[in-house]
Amino acid sequence: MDHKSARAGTGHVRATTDSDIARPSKRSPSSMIVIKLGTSSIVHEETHQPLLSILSSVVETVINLRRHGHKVVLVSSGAIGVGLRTMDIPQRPKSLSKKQALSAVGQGRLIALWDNLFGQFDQRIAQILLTRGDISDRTRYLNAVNTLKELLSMGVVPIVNENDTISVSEIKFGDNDTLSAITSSMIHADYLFLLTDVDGLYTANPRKDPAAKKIDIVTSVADIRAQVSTSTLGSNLGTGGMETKLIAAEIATGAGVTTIITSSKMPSTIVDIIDYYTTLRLSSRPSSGTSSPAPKLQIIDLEHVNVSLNLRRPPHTVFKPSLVPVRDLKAWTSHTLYPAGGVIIDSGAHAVLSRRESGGRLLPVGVLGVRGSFASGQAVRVLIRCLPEGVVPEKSEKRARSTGPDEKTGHVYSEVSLSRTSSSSSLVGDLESDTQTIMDDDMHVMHGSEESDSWEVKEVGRGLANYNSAQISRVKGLNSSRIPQLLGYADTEYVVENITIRIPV
Ligand SMILES: Nc1ncnc2c1ncn2[C@@H]1O[C@H](COP(=O)(O)OP(=O)(O)O)[C@@H](O)[C@H]1O
Ligand SMILES: N[C@@H](CCC(=O)OP(=O)(O)O)C(=O)O
Repeated sequence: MDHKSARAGTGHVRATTDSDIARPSKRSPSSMIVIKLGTSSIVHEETHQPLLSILSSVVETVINLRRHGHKVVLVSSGAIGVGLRTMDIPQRPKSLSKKQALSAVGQGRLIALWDNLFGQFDQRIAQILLTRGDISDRTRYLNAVNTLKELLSMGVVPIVNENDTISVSEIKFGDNDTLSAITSSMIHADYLFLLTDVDGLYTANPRKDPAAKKIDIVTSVADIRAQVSTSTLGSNLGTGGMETKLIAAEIATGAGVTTIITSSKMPSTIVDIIDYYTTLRLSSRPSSGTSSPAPKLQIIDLEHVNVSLNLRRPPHTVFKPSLVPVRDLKAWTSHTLYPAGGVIIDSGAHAVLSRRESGGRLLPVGVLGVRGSFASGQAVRVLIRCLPEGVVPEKSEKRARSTGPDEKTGHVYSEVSLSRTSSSSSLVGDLESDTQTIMDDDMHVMHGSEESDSWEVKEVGRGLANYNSAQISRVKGLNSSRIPQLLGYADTEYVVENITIRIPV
């Protein structure tokens, strides 16, 4: 589609315009739309009875969108919720095996319900149950993409859920917000709609704080985090509350998908929102016969455009998609794969990798150390060192590196000492200890192990390793010309490729 190639762009940065919002019907006849429906919109919070009016309206909306030429994928939660009612269990259980069993009971009924409702319109559906493990292998991932695309081209509505019954922590998405974001990235969707029981992102949980204000437009998920509170959960049945929706928005907008949070109470709002952005975009185009370019409107000025047009703004929060989307292999590496270990880079490498022209490739000279063990081809975290609060280095990173890596022990930092500004206790930061077990997927700041408060490392991105952990450890800090000599071969001069830096310098 023309707007997609424009967004992929030539690499130069331009002002954000309303055209950065995905373009539906009028200009691009077929938009790719992913709609995610949370448990709170599928079953009643207390009785667990299916919310038939919402489900029917979602079906009518999907049928309507399809009539207008759009392609739609539904990500439907609710298996556990439906299972609770089927088995007459009052509370969502805590134990994993019970939740898995309930999901197995509920998923069949849930998909039967969707099939029944869509069947009223002779609309065919397909059930797709995924785990992160299923798509961690590149070939299986591409198969899943192909199947989704094939179903869409056959006019089928795929209905996706996590395969809870076999999901354990290492292979699970954990919540359907993340799954819907990865799904929308897989199929290069134009829109991701996160339908829930509130009509957008608020400054705080509106269930708890009546003074909370709705946020209409988010241009940076990272920035908005500092301005909102998402720490409290919503319904008894939902997973993750607003926090997982922000994570999903970050993944999806990074892949170029306009992400919208809105209420499931009136699913037809989806059509209103698409029309709203279509009209805003069209209104900013030059009138025919004019040679002047379209005005470069900041997204923040959208409401001003709307003031002159006098359009009703349907209630929602929109997250602006990235101007330079991360897609395909890089998106897969960053969000889909479970990282097997980590590579610690120096500040120079971090600065270079933060620039797009770097191509996302890391030379061994920028590597300070390795965490965990991984094989060539596996996904790794890209980590930077950071000092715990109140600790200052006695020697600089440069000095430490000038000691060179000890090829026997692999310890680079054995001579670096740290001291606390508040106390004189000297701590030895040994980044290479085999005893470090820090790879908890949910932790973004990790501690060294020998002295739990000596060094911290922080994840700034992810990439694919070209060599295994032991090999990278051997060549770290060195010029890539040393690779053949030290490893006996050199497939490539880069130790990690396809790096996406999520936290730039
Ligand atoms: N800052 C916030 N803005 C809006 N909702 C919030 C916020 N913080 C927490 N929430 C809660 O998040 C809930 C939606 O998440 P969740 O219950 O997981 O829904 P779903 O089942 O639809 O995924 C809302 O009901 C609301 O109570
Ligand atoms: N896969 C689970 C839903 C997990 C989930 O993320 O739920 P929700 O936060 O309600 O979207 C189920 O079908 O019950």
